[in-house]
Amino acid sequence: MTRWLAARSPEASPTLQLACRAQHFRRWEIPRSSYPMTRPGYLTWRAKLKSQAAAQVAELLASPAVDPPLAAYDIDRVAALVRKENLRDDDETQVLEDVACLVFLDDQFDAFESKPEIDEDKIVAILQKTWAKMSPAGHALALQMQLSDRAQTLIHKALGGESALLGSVESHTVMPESSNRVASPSPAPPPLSSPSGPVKPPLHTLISSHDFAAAAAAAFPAKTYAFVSSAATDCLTHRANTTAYAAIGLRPRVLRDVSGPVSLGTSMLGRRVSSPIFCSPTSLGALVHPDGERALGRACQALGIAQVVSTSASFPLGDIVDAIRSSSTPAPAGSDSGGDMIPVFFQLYVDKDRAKSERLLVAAAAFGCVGGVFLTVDAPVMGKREADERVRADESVRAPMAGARAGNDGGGGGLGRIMGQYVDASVAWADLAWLRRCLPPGTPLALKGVQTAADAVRAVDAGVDAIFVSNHGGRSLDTAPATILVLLELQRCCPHVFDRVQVFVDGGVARGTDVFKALCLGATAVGVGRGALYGLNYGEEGVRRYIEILNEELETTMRLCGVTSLDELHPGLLNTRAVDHLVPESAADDHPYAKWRRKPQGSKL
Ligand SMILES: Cc1cc2nc3c(=O)[nH]c(=O)nc-3n(C[C@H](O)[C@H](O)[C@H](O)COP(=O)(O)O)c2cc1C
Repeated sequence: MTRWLAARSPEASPTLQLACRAQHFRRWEIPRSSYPMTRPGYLTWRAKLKSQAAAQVAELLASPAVDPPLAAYDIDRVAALVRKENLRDDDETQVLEDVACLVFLDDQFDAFESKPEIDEDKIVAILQKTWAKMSPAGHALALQMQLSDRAQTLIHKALGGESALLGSVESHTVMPESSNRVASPSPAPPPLSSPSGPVKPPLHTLISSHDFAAAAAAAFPAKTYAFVSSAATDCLTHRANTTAYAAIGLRPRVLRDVSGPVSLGTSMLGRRVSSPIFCSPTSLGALVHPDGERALGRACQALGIAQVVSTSASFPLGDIVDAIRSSSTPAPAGSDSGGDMIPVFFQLYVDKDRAKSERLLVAAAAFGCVGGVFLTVDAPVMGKREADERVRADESVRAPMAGARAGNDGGGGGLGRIMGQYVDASVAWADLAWLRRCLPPGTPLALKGVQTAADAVRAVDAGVDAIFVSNHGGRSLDTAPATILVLLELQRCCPHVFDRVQVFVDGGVARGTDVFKALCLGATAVGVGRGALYGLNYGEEGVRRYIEILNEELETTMRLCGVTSLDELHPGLLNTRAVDHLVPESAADDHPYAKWRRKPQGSKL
């Protein structure tokens, strides 16, 4: 169960992990024979198993032997998952069901189907029911399993005529055993089908960012999904980015005539854009779609929103700019582009060979459409992303501007770690002067990855034009603060920053309400990283739909909060009490009460 859970949901929450392991808790206490061997008897037996396991597990988790104790709501959550409540509407319950079905197919199916009392019709019916309970992501994993010939035949029979259910068998295997060992890739699995494309629901059926994430989980090749979805070590910051948004409440105002149009237009570093949502820089876009950042660029252009192009993009900046320029779709009115191209921003990782970075910046300036440079400061070395390490990399993958290539070594196949080796970890505050000299005068400079009030103040004093609050989507340093909490820290400890520079933020933004909350706390614009890549799963059109959904949700949130203009947003529209205790009270570089300092080496203490 644990291995299949890691394959199905590498970032499963602790409660889901517990529920997964506890699912069949003391199952032997209620043998199947204690209920009639009929369908009603079977269903009653199964219901009894679930409720008994949930009750026993909850009792065990609440016992004083569990130290530190678990919160009551976590215990309730584990019990609800074990009871498989809300299978269709609760993503985590669905993951649990998928894992149970995958274990059945992988580990128990052959023995089960060879029992004399189980005839072929019966096993085919069981397979059909199993399949119906699984999500598209579960189907994708099942279709990539290495199954016995007999199992394959029966599955073909069970799914016969339902070709829409049969997904692609990618040229990789995602057996969880093999995913733990990079050095020995498993052979390609035998094809169960001859599909025409990956398992993907039609674009028009996706109506939320979560739908896009689920479609990506089902359709991306294992390595792509591991790379895009992964975060550092225990993924706590990655999750906190999202949960901190959820913990902040809204304080809607009513009877304010919100019938008029809502304008989302704003400006980023002096350039008009049609929405405060933009695409954060993400590397290796071609893993997701052959047109990678070029398709992203065309989508952003058509939407009138900003795209930040990564140094580690799959295409040189010139290719991306060409793709945008040759795109026929004019930028929308709200962007005030006057028919010109919306500027792209260039994200810089400083190369250990500084001359290479200098050449890149000169080339970027020569395109005449780069609206500013975002220096990434939260990844002097790459974070430890275990899901990415565990899946072998295709060594033909390249990042042309960085001159980086994928590889596999004793540590794994992590694309971030291996391809990020060109990044110069020696970059320090003093280097901002060097960077300024490399840029044409007047080019706006933003620092991406600011995570404390102390560094925000320092950045403003150093003369940057914008601060980008980011923790790399939780991919760098695990347990670093959720980004929306950093915005609160800035508001509490150095509010003057918001009057001096623009503040951008990203990390965990999945809903219009998240964007709204960040804007209320002083952000000028809000970036999406993984989300844009989940949209890119459907090419340019998918990115457009993804951003349009967020825009629509933001507009609805605004109206329901009684405002129709971004200028009307302010912190009073939020209730942050549930997280206020997590927000530092001072920008000082010390601890509020622990004043102890380590003694010099050699001292006895
Ligand atoms: C696949 C992937 C690649 C990324 N590559 C870069 C990069 O090259 N440069 C950079 O500054 N940030 C990079 N990031 C971080 C994003 O810019 C952004 O900060 C983060 O994804 C925001 O979190 P979210 O994914 O929850 O929206 C990357 C993120 C992802 C998911």
